Amino acid sequence: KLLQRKQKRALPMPPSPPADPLIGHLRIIPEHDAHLFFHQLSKTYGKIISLRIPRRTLIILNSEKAAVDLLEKRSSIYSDRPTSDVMSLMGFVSNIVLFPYGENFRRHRRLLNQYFHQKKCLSYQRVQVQEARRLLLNLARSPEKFEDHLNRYSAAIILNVAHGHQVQEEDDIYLRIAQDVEYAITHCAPPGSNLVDLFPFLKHMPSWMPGTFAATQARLFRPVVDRMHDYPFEDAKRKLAEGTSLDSLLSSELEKINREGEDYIYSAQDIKGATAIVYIGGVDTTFCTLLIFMLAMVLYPEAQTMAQKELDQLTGGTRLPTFADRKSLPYLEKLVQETYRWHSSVPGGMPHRCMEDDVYEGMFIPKGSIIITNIHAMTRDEDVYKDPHKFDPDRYDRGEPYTVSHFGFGRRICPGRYLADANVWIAIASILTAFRIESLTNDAGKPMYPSEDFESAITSRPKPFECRITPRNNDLLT
Ligand code: HEM
Repeated sequence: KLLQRKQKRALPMPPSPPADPLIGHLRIIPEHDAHLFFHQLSKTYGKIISLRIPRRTLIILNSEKAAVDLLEKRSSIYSDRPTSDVMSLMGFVSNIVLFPYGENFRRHRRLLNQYFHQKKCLSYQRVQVQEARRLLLNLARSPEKFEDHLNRYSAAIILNVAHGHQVQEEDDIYLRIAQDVEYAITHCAPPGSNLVDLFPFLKHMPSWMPGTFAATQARLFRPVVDRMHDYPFEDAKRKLAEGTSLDSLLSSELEKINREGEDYIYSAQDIKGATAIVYIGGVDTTFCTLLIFMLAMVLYPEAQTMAQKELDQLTGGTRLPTFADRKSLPYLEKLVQETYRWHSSVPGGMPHRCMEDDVYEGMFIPKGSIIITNIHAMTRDEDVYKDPHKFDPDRYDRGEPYTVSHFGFGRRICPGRYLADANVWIAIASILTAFRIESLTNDAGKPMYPSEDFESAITSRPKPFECRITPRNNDLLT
Protein backbone atom coordinates (compact mmCIF):
# COMPACT_ATOMS: atom_id res chain seq x y z
CA LYS A 1 0.00 0.00 0.00
CA LEU A 2 2.87 2.28 0.92
CA LEU A 3 4.46 1.52 -2.44
CA GLN A 4 1.22 2.27 -4.24
CA ARG A 5 1.00 5.57 -2.42
CA LYS A 6 4.57 6.44 -3.37
CA GLN A 7 3.93 5.49 -6.99
CA LYS A 8 0.85 7.72 -7.11
CA ARG A 9 2.70 10.64 -5.55
CA ALA A 10 5.48 10.29 -8.10
CA LEU A 11 3.03 11.11 -10.90
CA PRO A 12 2.65 14.71 -12.10
CA MET A 13 -0.26 16.80 -10.84
CA PRO A 14 -2.56 18.34 -13.48
CA PRO A 15 -0.86 21.24 -15.33
CA SER A 16 -0.74 24.70 -13.72
CA PRO A 17 0.23 28.22 -14.73
CA PRO A 18 3.38 29.73 -13.15
CA ALA A 19 3.04 30.33 -9.40
CA ASP A 20 4.50 32.76 -6.84
CA PRO A 21 6.73 31.40 -4.10
CA LEU A 22 4.83 30.61 -0.85
CA ILE A 23 1.43 31.92 -1.87
CA GLY A 24 1.27 29.88 -5.10
CA HIS A 25 -1.58 31.00 -7.35
CA LEU A 26 -3.38 33.09 -4.73
CA ARG A 27 -2.58 36.35 -6.49
CA ILE A 28 -3.91 35.29 -9.88
CA ILE A 29 -7.27 33.84 -8.78
CA PRO A 30 -9.81 36.64 -9.17
CA GLU A 31 -12.32 37.28 -6.43
CA HIS A 32 -15.18 37.49 -8.92
CA ASP A 33 -16.08 35.45 -12.01
CA ALA A 34 -13.38 32.85 -11.27
CA HIS A 35 -15.28 30.47 -13.60
CA LEU A 36 -14.40 32.71 -16.57
CA PHE A 37 -10.76 32.83 -15.54
CA PHE A 38 -10.57 29.04 -15.09
CA HIS A 39 -12.24 28.53 -18.48
CA GLN A 40 -9.64 30.80 -20.06
CA LEU A 41 -6.81 28.90 -18.35
CA SER A 42 -8.15 25.62 -19.72
CA LYS A 43 -7.47 26.84 -23.25
CA THR A 44 -3.75 26.97 -22.46
CA TYR A 45 -3.27 24.28 -19.82
CA GLY A 46 -5.93 21.69 -20.64
CA LYS A 47 -9.30 20.85 -19.13
CA ILE A 48 -7.96 19.62 -15.81
CA ILE A 49 -5.82 22.16 -14.00
CA SER A 50 -4.24 22.30 -10.58
CA LEU A 51 -3.73 25.50 -8.62
CA ARG A 52 -1.96 25.90 -5.33
CA ILE A 53 -2.89 28.33 -2.58
CA PRO A 54 -1.55 28.24 0.98
CA ARG A 55 -2.58 24.97 2.66
CA ARG A 56 -4.82 23.95 -0.22
CA THR A 57 -4.67 22.40 -3.66
CA LEU A 58 -7.45 23.22 -6.09
CA ILE A 59 -8.24 20.89 -8.96
CA ILE A 60 -10.34 22.62 -11.60
CA LEU A 61 -12.48 20.37 -13.80
CA ASN A 62 -13.44 22.11 -17.03
CA SER A 63 -14.91 19.06 -18.74
CA GLU A 64 -18.16 17.25 -18.04
CA LYS A 65 -16.53 13.89 -18.79
CA ALA A 66 -13.86 14.37 -16.11
CA ALA A 67 -16.51 15.51 -13.60
CA VAL A 68 -18.66 12.43 -14.31
CA ASP A 69 -15.62 10.08 -14.25
CA LEU A 70 -14.49 11.39 -10.87
CA LEU A 71 -17.48 12.77 -8.95
CA GLU A 72 -19.96 10.13 -10.12
CA LYS A 73 -17.98 7.01 -10.96
CA ARG A 74 -15.68 7.46 -7.94
CA SER A 75 -18.27 9.17 -5.75
CA SER A 76 -17.20 7.32 -2.58
CA ILE A 77 -14.08 9.50 -2.41
CA TYR A 78 -15.30 12.72 -4.10
CA SER A 79 -18.44 13.60 -2.14
CA ASP A 80 -16.90 15.60 0.69
CA ARG A 81 -17.12 19.40 0.89
CA PRO A 82 -14.48 21.90 2.00
CA THR A 83 -15.53 23.63 5.21
CA SER A 84 -16.70 27.22 5.17
CA ASP A 85 -15.90 29.09 8.33
CA VAL A 86 -17.68 32.18 7.08
CA MET A 87 -20.97 30.38 6.60
CA SER A 88 -20.70 28.74 10.04
CA LEU A 89 -19.94 32.10 11.66
CA MET A 90 -23.01 33.48 9.94
CA GLY A 91 -25.17 30.84 11.63
CA PHE A 92 -25.60 28.24 8.89
CA VAL A 93 -24.84 25.43 11.30
CA SER A 94 -27.25 22.68 10.31
CA ASN A 95 -26.88 23.13 6.61
CA ILE A 96 -26.39 20.16 4.29
CA VAL A 97 -24.44 22.14 1.72
CA LEU A 98 -21.64 22.55 4.25
CA PHE A 99 -21.71 19.10 5.84
CA PRO A 100 -18.66 16.92 5.30
CA TYR A 101 -19.39 13.53 3.75
CA GLY A 102 -20.62 11.41 6.68
CA GLU A 103 -23.58 10.43 8.81
CA ASN A 104 -25.06 13.90 9.23
CA PHE A 105 -24.86 14.48 5.47
CA ARG A 106 -26.65 11.18 4.83
CA ARG A 107 -29.39 11.92 7.39
CA HIS A 108 -30.10 15.31 5.82
CA ARG A 109 -29.94 13.94 2.30
CA ARG A 110 -32.54 11.28 3.28
CA LEU A 111 -34.78 13.98 4.75
CA LEU A 112 -34.67 16.10 1.59
CA ASN A 113 -35.12 13.08 -0.69
CA GLN A 114 -38.37 12.21 1.11
CA TYR A 115 -39.84 15.52 0.00
CA PHE A 116 -38.16 16.09 -3.36
CA HIS A 117 -37.81 12.71 -5.06
CA GLN A 118 -39.15 12.49 -8.59
CA LYS A 119 -42.55 10.99 -7.78
CA LYS A 120 -43.20 13.17 -4.75
CA CYS A 121 -42.65 16.23 -6.91
CA LEU A 122 -45.71 15.29 -9.00
CA SER A 123 -47.79 16.24 -5.96
CA TYR A 124 -46.47 19.82 -6.20
CA GLN A 125 -47.70 20.36 -9.76
CA ARG A 126 -50.96 21.89 -8.59
CA VAL A 127 -49.07 24.62 -6.70
CA GLN A 128 -46.71 25.15 -9.64
CA VAL A 129 -49.57 25.60 -12.12
CA GLN A 130 -51.36 27.97 -9.75
CA GLU A 131 -48.22 30.07 -9.24
CA ALA A 132 -47.47 30.09 -12.98
CA ARG A 133 -50.94 31.57 -13.59
CA ARG A 134 -50.36 34.19 -10.94
CA LEU A 135 -47.02 34.99 -12.59
CA LEU A 136 -48.77 35.61 -15.92
CA LEU A 137 -51.31 37.93 -14.31
CA ASN A 138 -48.52 39.86 -12.59
CA LEU A 139 -46.60 40.13 -15.86
CA ALA A 140 -49.70 41.43 -17.62
CA ARG A 141 -50.32 43.99 -14.88
CA SER A 142 -46.78 45.39 -14.58
CA PRO A 143 -44.48 43.91 -17.26
CA GLU A 144 -41.67 46.33 -16.38
CA LYS A 145 -41.37 44.61 -13.00
CA PHE A 146 -40.71 41.21 -14.55
CA GLU A 147 -37.71 40.61 -12.26
CA ASP A 148 -39.84 41.02 -9.13
CA HIS A 149 -42.53 38.73 -10.51
CA LEU A 150 -40.07 35.97 -11.42
CA ASN A 151 -38.46 36.21 -7.99
CA ARG A 152 -41.82 36.03 -6.27
CA TYR A 153 -42.81 33.01 -8.41
CA SER A 154 -39.61 31.16 -7.52
CA ALA A 155 -40.02 31.92 -3.81
CA ALA A 156 -43.76 31.25 -3.63
CA ILE A 157 -43.47 27.61 -4.74
CA ILE A 158 -40.68 26.80 -2.27
CA LEU A 159 -42.43 28.61 0.58
CA ASN A 160 -45.62 26.71 -0.15
CA VAL A 161 -44.21 23.19 -0.39
CA ALA A 162 -41.40 23.46 2.19
CA HIS A 163 -42.66 26.05 4.70
CA GLY A 164 -46.45 25.80 4.30
CA HIS A 165 -46.63 29.54 3.76
CA GLN A 166 -48.69 31.36 1.16
CA VAL A 167 -46.91 34.49 -0.07
CA GLN A 168 -48.84 37.71 0.50
CA GLU A 169 -49.36 40.21 -2.33
CA GLU A 170 -47.77 43.06 -0.37
CA ASP A 171 -44.87 43.15 2.05
CA ASP A 172 -44.54 39.44 2.79
CA ILE A 173 -42.48 38.80 5.93
CA TYR A 174 -40.87 35.59 4.58
CA LEU A 175 -39.67 37.45 1.48
CA ARG A 176 -38.32 40.25 3.64
CA ILE A 177 -36.32 37.84 5.81
CA ALA A 178 -34.96 36.14 2.69
CA GLN A 179 -33.92 39.46 1.17
CA ASP A 180 -31.91 40.28 4.29
CA VAL A 181 -30.19 36.90 4.15
CA GLU A 182 -29.40 37.28 0.46
CA TYR A 183 -27.78 40.61 1.20
CA ALA A 184 -25.78 38.98 4.00
CA ILE A 185 -24.53 36.13 1.81
CA THR A 186 -23.48 38.35 -1.07
CA HIS A 187 -21.65 40.64 1.32
CA CYS A 188 -19.72 37.81 2.94
CA ALA A 189 -18.51 36.27 -0.37
CA PRO A 190 -19.07 32.69 -1.52
CA PRO A 191 -17.66 29.82 0.56
CA GLY A 192 -14.05 28.97 -0.13
CA SER A 193 -13.35 32.17 -1.97
CA ASN A 194 -12.43 34.76 0.60
CA LEU A 195 -9.52 35.37 2.89
CA VAL A 196 -11.16 34.01 6.01
CA ASP A 197 -11.85 30.70 4.32
CA LEU A 198 -8.38 30.48 2.87
CA PHE A 199 -6.73 31.32 6.18
CA PRO A 200 -9.12 29.96 8.81
CA PHE A 201 -6.84 31.24 11.60
CA LEU A 202 -7.87 34.81 10.71
CA LYS A 203 -11.26 34.36 12.32
CA HIS A 204 -9.61 34.36 15.76
CA MET A 205 -7.92 37.71 15.15
CA PRO A 206 -9.42 40.96 16.40
CA SER A 207 -11.82 42.33 13.82
CA TRP A 208 -9.73 45.43 13.05
CA MET A 209 -6.96 43.29 11.52
CA PRO A 210 -6.83 43.69 7.76
CA GLY A 211 -8.20 40.59 6.08
CA THR A 212 -10.74 39.72 8.78
CA PHE A 213 -13.47 41.82 7.24
CA ALA A 214 -15.54 38.82 6.14
CA ALA A 215 -15.49 37.28 9.62
CA THR A 216 -16.68 40.53 11.18
CA GLN A 217 -19.39 40.84 8.58
CA ALA A 218 -20.40 37.24 9.19
CA ARG A 219 -20.83 37.84 12.93
CA LEU A 220 -22.81 41.00 12.29
CA PHE A 221 -25.20 39.16 10.01
CA ARG A 222 -25.82 36.30 12.41
CA PRO A 223 -29.17 37.60 13.78
CA VAL A 224 -30.52 37.86 10.23
CA VAL A 225 -29.59 34.26 9.51
CA ASP A 226 -30.97 33.07 12.86
CA ARG A 227 -34.27 34.71 11.98
CA MET A 228 -34.47 32.74 8.73
CA HIS A 229 -34.13 29.56 10.78
CA ASP A 230 -36.39 30.47 13.71
CA TYR A 231 -39.29 32.46 12.27
CA PRO A 232 -40.73 29.83 9.89
CA PHE A 233 -40.39 27.14 12.56
CA GLU A 234 -42.27 29.16 15.20
CA ASP A 235 -44.86 30.24 12.65
CA ALA A 236 -45.47 26.63 11.61
CA LYS A 237 -45.77 25.56 15.26
CA ARG A 238 -48.40 28.22 15.80
CA LYS A 239 -50.36 27.19 12.70
CA LEU A 240 -50.22 23.54 13.72
CA ALA A 241 -51.61 24.39 17.17
CA GLU A 242 -54.38 26.50 15.59
CA GLY A 243 -55.18 23.81 13.04
CA THR A 244 -54.46 26.17 10.12
CA SER A 245 -51.38 24.38 8.69
CA LEU A 246 -50.85 23.78 5.00
CA ASP A 247 -49.32 20.44 4.07
CA SER A 248 -45.54 21.01 3.81
CA LEU A 249 -42.11 19.67 4.73
CA LEU A 250 -42.16 21.81 7.86
CA SER A 251 -45.64 20.83 9.08
CA SER A 252 -45.04 17.09 8.45
CA GLU A 253 -41.73 17.17 10.28
CA LEU A 254 -43.17 19.15 13.19
CA GLU A 255 -45.94 16.58 13.56
CA LYS A 256 -43.35 13.81 13.68
CA ILE A 257 -41.34 15.68 16.32
CA ASN A 258 -44.51 16.17 18.36
CA ARG A 259 -45.46 12.51 18.02
CA GLU A 260 -42.09 10.87 18.60
CA GLY A 261 -40.38 13.48 20.77
CA GLU A 262 -36.72 12.81 21.59
CA ASP A 263 -36.79 9.48 19.74
CA TYR A 264 -37.30 11.13 16.38
CA ILE A 265 -34.09 11.09 14.31
CA TYR A 266 -34.42 14.75 13.32
CA SER A 267 -34.18 17.54 15.91
CA ALA A 268 -35.76 21.00 15.70
CA GLN A 269 -32.32 22.26 14.64
CA ASP A 270 -32.18 19.74 11.77
CA ILE A 271 -35.59 20.78 10.50
CA LYS A 272 -34.81 24.50 10.76
CA GLY A 273 -31.57 23.92 8.81
CA ALA A 274 -33.32 21.87 6.13
CA THR A 275 -36.10 24.42 5.48
CA ALA A 276 -33.57 27.25 5.37
CA ILE A 277 -31.35 25.48 2.87
CA VAL A 278 -34.27 24.54 0.64
CA TYR A 279 -35.03 28.25 0.40
CA ILE A 280 -31.43 29.32 -0.12
CA GLY A 281 -30.66 26.52 -2.57
CA GLY A 282 -33.93 26.66 -4.44
CA VAL A 283 -35.17 30.21 -4.89
CA ASP A 284 -32.29 32.22 -6.30
CA THR A 285 -31.16 29.41 -8.65
CA THR A 286 -34.65 29.12 -10.16
CA PHE A 287 -35.03 32.89 -10.39
CA CYS A 288 -31.64 33.30 -12.13
CA THR A 289 -32.48 30.51 -14.59
CA LEU A 290 -35.72 32.30 -15.53
CA LEU A 291 -33.90 35.62 -15.99
CA ILE A 292 -31.38 33.85 -18.24
CA PHE A 293 -34.33 32.49 -20.24
CA MET A 294 -35.82 36.01 -20.60
CA LEU A 295 -32.52 37.39 -21.89
CA ALA A 296 -32.18 34.51 -24.36
CA MET A 297 -35.69 35.23 -25.69
CA VAL A 298 -34.85 38.90 -26.25
CA LEU A 299 -31.58 38.05 -28.02
CA TYR A 300 -32.82 35.05 -30.03
CA PRO A 301 -36.32 35.88 -31.33
CA GLU A 302 -36.33 33.00 -33.87
CA ALA A 303 -36.07 30.37 -31.14
CA GLN A 304 -38.97 32.06 -29.36
CA THR A 305 -41.09 32.03 -32.54
CA MET A 306 -40.43 28.32 -33.10
CA ALA A 307 -41.48 27.45 -29.54
CA GLN A 308 -44.62 29.59 -29.83
CA LYS A 309 -45.62 27.91 -33.09
CA GLU A 310 -45.32 24.52 -31.46
CA LEU A 311 -47.30 25.64 -28.40
CA ASP A 312 -50.06 27.20 -30.53
CA GLN A 313 -50.36 24.07 -32.62
CA LEU A 314 -50.88 21.96 -29.52
CA THR A 315 -53.18 24.24 -27.55
CA GLY A 316 -54.93 25.96 -30.46
CA GLY A 317 -54.04 29.19 -28.68
CA THR A 318 -57.08 28.66 -26.46
CA ARG A 319 -55.60 27.34 -23.23
CA LEU A 320 -52.44 27.42 -21.14
CA PRO A 321 -50.12 24.40 -21.24
CA THR A 322 -50.08 21.80 -18.47
CA PHE A 323 -47.46 19.29 -17.36
CA ALA A 324 -49.28 16.61 -19.37
CA ASP A 325 -48.23 18.51 -22.52
CA ARG A 326 -44.50 18.28 -21.85
CA LYS A 327 -43.94 15.12 -23.91
CA SER A 328 -45.75 16.65 -26.88
CA LEU A 329 -43.54 19.76 -27.01
CA PRO A 330 -40.12 18.61 -28.27
CA TYR A 331 -38.94 22.03 -29.45
CA LEU A 332 -39.84 23.59 -26.11
CA GLU A 333 -37.87 20.83 -24.39
CA LYS A 334 -34.80 21.70 -26.45
CA LEU A 335 -35.29 25.38 -25.62
CA VAL A 336 -35.43 24.62 -21.87
CA GLN A 337 -32.33 22.41 -22.08
CA GLU A 338 -30.56 25.11 -24.08
CA THR A 339 -31.40 27.62 -21.33
CA TYR A 340 -29.60 25.37 -18.82
CA ARG A 341 -26.62 25.02 -21.16
CA TRP A 342 -26.28 28.53 -22.59
CA HIS A 343 -25.57 30.10 -19.25
CA SER A 344 -25.57 28.11 -16.02
CA SER A 345 -27.18 29.81 -13.03
CA VAL A 346 -24.47 28.22 -10.82
CA PRO A 347 -21.54 28.63 -13.23
CA GLY A 348 -18.73 27.77 -10.81
CA GLY A 349 -20.58 24.79 -9.29
CA MET A 350 -20.20 23.94 -5.62
CA PRO A 351 -16.76 22.71 -4.54
CA HIS A 352 -16.28 19.05 -3.61
CA ARG A 353 -13.32 17.68 -1.65
CA CYS A 354 -11.32 14.59 -2.50
CA MET A 355 -10.95 12.21 0.45
CA GLU A 356 -8.15 9.90 -0.81
CA ASP A 357 -5.08 10.19 -3.03
CA ASP A 358 -6.23 9.41 -6.55
CA VAL A 359 -4.93 9.17 -10.12
CA TYR A 360 -6.86 10.29 -13.19
CA GLU A 361 -5.53 10.00 -16.72
CA GLY A 362 -1.99 9.67 -15.40
CA MET A 363 -2.29 12.73 -13.16
CA PHE A 364 -2.04 12.73 -9.38
CA ILE A 365 -4.90 14.22 -7.32
CA PRO A 366 -3.82 14.52 -3.68
CA LYS A 367 -6.12 13.70 -0.76
CA GLY A 368 -7.75 16.90 0.54
CA SER A 369 -7.79 18.67 -2.84
CA ILE A 370 -10.72 20.99 -3.43
CA ILE A 371 -12.45 20.00 -6.64
CA ILE A 372 -13.98 22.90 -8.52
CA THR A 373 -16.65 21.88 -11.04
CA ASN A 374 -16.50 24.65 -13.61
CA ILE A 375 -20.00 24.16 -15.01
CA HIS A 376 -19.59 27.24 -17.20
CA ALA A 377 -16.65 25.68 -19.05
CA MET A 378 -18.47 22.34 -19.34
CA THR A 379 -21.59 23.77 -20.94
CA ARG A 380 -19.51 25.94 -23.26
CA ASP A 381 -17.01 23.24 -24.19
CA GLU A 382 -16.03 23.77 -27.84
CA ASP A 383 -15.19 20.11 -28.24
CA VAL A 384 -18.79 19.21 -27.44
CA TYR A 385 -20.81 22.23 -28.63
CA LYS A 386 -20.42 24.09 -31.92
CA ASP A 387 -20.52 27.88 -31.38
CA PRO A 388 -21.20 27.30 -27.67
CA HIS A 389 -21.92 30.98 -26.94
CA LYS A 390 -24.93 30.85 -29.31
CA PHE A 391 -28.41 30.05 -27.97
CA ASP A 392 -29.45 27.40 -30.46
CA PRO A 393 -32.05 24.75 -29.48
CA ASP A 394 -31.53 23.05 -32.87
CA ARG A 395 -28.03 21.96 -31.86
CA TYR A 396 -29.59 18.89 -30.22
CA ASP A 397 -30.93 17.75 -33.62
CA ARG A 398 -27.32 17.69 -34.80
CA GLY A 399 -26.49 15.16 -32.11
CA GLU A 400 -25.06 17.51 -29.48
CA PRO A 401 -25.96 16.21 -25.99
CA TYR A 402 -28.10 17.84 -23.31
CA THR A 403 -25.84 19.01 -20.50
CA VAL A 404 -25.90 16.94 -17.32
CA SER A 405 -23.80 19.36 -15.30
CA HIS A 406 -26.24 22.14 -14.38
CA PHE A 407 -27.49 20.33 -11.28
CA GLY A 408 -24.05 19.18 -10.16
CA PHE A 409 -22.63 15.70 -9.69
CA GLY A 410 -22.62 12.39 -7.85
CA ARG A 411 -23.86 12.08 -4.28
CA ARG A 412 -23.95 15.86 -4.01
CA ILE A 413 -26.16 16.35 -7.06
CA CYS A 414 -28.87 18.94 -6.41
CA PRO A 415 -31.58 17.20 -4.32
CA GLY A 416 -34.16 19.73 -5.56
CA ARG A 417 -33.58 19.09 -9.28
CA TYR A 418 -36.98 17.54 -10.06
CA LEU A 419 -38.84 20.37 -8.38
CA ALA A 420 -36.53 22.95 -9.99
CA ASP A 421 -36.88 21.53 -13.49
CA ALA A 422 -40.68 21.49 -13.21
CA ASN A 423 -40.67 25.08 -11.85
CA VAL A 424 -38.59 26.21 -14.80
CA TRP A 425 -40.54 24.25 -17.42
CA ILE A 426 -44.06 25.35 -16.45
CA ALA A 427 -42.95 28.99 -16.13
CA ILE A 428 -41.31 29.00 -19.57
CA ALA A 429 -44.19 27.13 -21.24
CA SER A 430 -46.76 29.50 -19.70
CA ILE A 431 -44.84 32.71 -20.45
CA LEU A 432 -44.24 31.77 -24.10
CA THR A 433 -47.91 30.86 -24.58
CA ALA A 434 -49.13 34.13 -23.15
CA PHE A 435 -46.51 36.73 -24.12
CA ARG A 436 -44.10 37.87 -26.77
CA ILE A 437 -40.79 39.00 -25.26
CA GLU A 438 -38.84 41.51 -27.32
CA SER A 439 -36.06 44.06 -27.17
CA LEU A 440 -36.98 47.73 -26.91
CA THR A 441 -36.60 49.73 -30.12
CA ASN A 442 -35.01 53.12 -30.75
CA ASP A 443 -36.72 56.09 -32.43
CA ALA A 444 -35.92 54.67 -35.83
CA GLY A 445 -37.62 51.40 -34.89
CA LYS A 446 -34.32 49.49 -34.68
CA PRO A 447 -34.02 46.86 -31.89
CA MET A 448 -31.82 47.88 -28.97
CA TYR A 449 -30.48 44.51 -27.86
CA PRO A 450 -29.30 44.30 -24.25
CA SER A 451 -25.71 43.20 -23.79
CA GLU A 452 -24.93 39.63 -22.84
CA ASP A 453 -23.43 40.53 -19.47
CA PHE A 454 -23.85 38.58 -16.28
CA GLU A 455 -23.18 39.27 -12.62
CA SER A 456 -22.10 36.31 -10.56
CA ALA A 457 -21.51 35.35 -6.95
CA ILE A 458 -22.45 31.71 -6.26
CA THR A 459 -25.39 32.18 -8.60
CA SER A 460 -25.24 34.15 -11.82
CA ARG A 461 -27.85 36.32 -13.50
CA PRO A 462 -27.95 38.75 -16.42
CA LYS A 463 -27.15 42.35 -15.50
CA PRO A 464 -30.43 44.30 -15.25
CA PHE A 465 -31.97 44.75 -18.71
CA GLU A 466 -35.19 46.08 -20.15
CA CYS A 467 -37.51 44.33 -22.57
CA ARG A 468 -41.02 44.58 -23.96
CA ILE A 469 -43.49 41.94 -22.79
CA THR A 470 -46.75 42.02 -24.76
CA PRO A 471 -49.75 39.70 -24.41
CA ARG A 472 -50.30 37.36 -27.36
CA ASN A 473 -53.85 36.54 -26.35
CA ASN A 474 -55.74 38.50 -23.71
CA ASP A 475 -58.27 35.70 -23.22
CA LEU A 476 -55.57 33.64 -21.52
CA LEU A 477 -54.98 36.39 -18.98
CA THR A 478 -58.35 36.68 -17.30
C1 HEM B 1 -32.75 25.75 -11.50
C2 HEM B 1 -32.61 25.58 -10.20
C3 HEM B 1 -31.44 24.92 -9.51
C4 HEM B 1 -30.15 24.77 -9.94
C5 HEM B 1 -29.53 25.21 -11.27
C6 HEM B 1 -29.43 24.08 -8.88
C7 HEM B 1 -28.09 23.72 -8.95
C8 HEM B 1 -27.39 23.09 -7.92
C9 HEM B 1 -25.99 22.74 -7.99
C10 HEM B 1 -25.07 22.97 -9.19
C11 HEM B 1 -25.65 22.18 -6.80
C12 HEM B 1 -24.27 21.66 -6.39
C13 HEM B 1 -24.16 20.17 -6.64
C14 HEM B 1 -22.77 19.63 -6.41
O1 HEM B 1 -22.20 19.84 -5.34
O2 HEM B 1 -22.20 19.00 -7.32
C15 HEM B 1 -26.85 22.19 -5.97
C16 HEM B 1 -26.89 21.72 -4.67
C17 HEM B 1 -28.00 21.82 -3.86
N1 HEM B 1 -29.27 22.24 -4.23
FE1 HEM B 1 -29.81 22.92 -6.06
N2 HEM B 1 -30.29 23.86 -7.83
C18 HEM B 1 -31.53 24.34 -8.18
C19 HEM B 1 -32.67 24.27 -7.41
C20 HEM B 1 -32.77 23.72 -6.16
C21 HEM B 1 -34.00 23.54 -5.40
C22 HEM B 1 -35.39 23.89 -5.92
C23 HEM B 1 -33.64 23.04 -4.18
C24 HEM B 1 -34.52 22.65 -3.02
C25 HEM B 1 -35.65 22.04 -3.11
C26 HEM B 1 -32.20 22.91 -4.16
C27 HEM B 1 -31.45 22.46 -3.08
C28 HEM B 1 -30.09 22.18 -3.13
C29 HEM B 1 -29.32 21.68 -1.99
C30 HEM B 1 -29.85 21.44 -0.57
C31 HEM B 1 -28.01 21.44 -2.45
C32 HEM B 1 -26.82 20.93 -1.64
C33 HEM B 1 -26.71 19.42 -1.76
C34 HEM B 1 -25.55 18.81 -1.00
O3 HEM B 1 -24.64 19.51 -0.55
O4 HEM B 1 -25.56 17.57 -0.85
N3 HEM B 1 -31.72 23.32 -5.38
N4 HEM B 1 -27.90 22.73 -6.69
